[in-house]
Amino acid sequence: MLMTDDVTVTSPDVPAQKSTREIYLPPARKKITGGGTPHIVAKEFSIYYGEFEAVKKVSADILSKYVTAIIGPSGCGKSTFLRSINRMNDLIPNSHTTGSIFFDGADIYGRYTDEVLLRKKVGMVFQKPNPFPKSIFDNIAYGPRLHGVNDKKTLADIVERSLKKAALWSEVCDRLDKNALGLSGGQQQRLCVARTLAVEPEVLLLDEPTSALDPKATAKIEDLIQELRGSYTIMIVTHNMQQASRVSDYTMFFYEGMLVEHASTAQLFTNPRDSMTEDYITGRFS
Ligand SMILES: Nc1ncnc2c1ncn2[C@@H]1O[C@H](COP(=O)(O)OP(=O)(O)OP(=O)(O)O)[C@@H](O)[C@H]1O
Repeated sequence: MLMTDDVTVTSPDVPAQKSTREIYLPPARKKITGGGTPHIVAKEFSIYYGEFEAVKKVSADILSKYVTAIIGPSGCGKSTFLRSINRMNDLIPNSHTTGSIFFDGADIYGRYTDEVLLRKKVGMVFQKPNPFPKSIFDNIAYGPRLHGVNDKKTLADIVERSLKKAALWSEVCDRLDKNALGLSGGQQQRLCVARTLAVEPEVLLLDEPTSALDPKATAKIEDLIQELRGSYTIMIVTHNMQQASRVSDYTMFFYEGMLVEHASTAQLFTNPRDSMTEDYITGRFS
């Protein structure tokens, strides 16, 4: 049976094994004020590549200012679903959607949706850090300039504020004119978060943001997610279930394009409703 509180001791000298419940028990988190309303709402939402239905009739409410993790085996549609929220899939020829998905009540795939504005409000950070081959300053100022901000002092303020929010300011404030490609992988990823924050998004989509990072850099990104939680609606795709349980309030489990279970992270990892979720989180398949 899943999640027993039993502790197995194999010999007097061997420390007790942790039960699955202990391993996945979410840590205490700061209380969120003013969040919890549906920010992104999917209704019978499907995404196709040609004839292939990669995401199947998903209905879900993603709550504002909380962190939602998306987990599931490789190829189950996690990234496809995430990318649909700021219409990154539009760039893939032959892809189309059915059903609906709303952001702040507006149909993301509606005829009048301005994709540039949508991507400003719904920022994305990818698996591999992808800074522009420009100075640290110009990386962060890029988005605001694109949206018409040219005043030097305003840009300098935005750069400082964004780097501070991304917990990178103290490490780079004396070399803002240096090429961002000279930063470490972990610093580059926080720079990418800062670049996204610079245009004041409401939602952050993180697609396996730590899979290319070492454990120390991973811990910094996880700490950063906790800092940003409560100010932004955050969705994170991760293969690492311990990471999902550490950083998220809610978890969605996908399997073969279907949303099998969507619940509070504590419930999903300690008392899943669906036997498939149980099998996945206990490692019976991957
Ligand atoms: N551009 C594409 N063209 C055709 N099929 C695609 C395309 N991108 C993804 N797919 C298919 O859609 C399905 C879902 O892929 P997706 O990348 O969303 O899964 P995932 O759960 O994020 O996988 P992983 O964990 O391996 O990144 C897979 O079967 C994949 O092969």
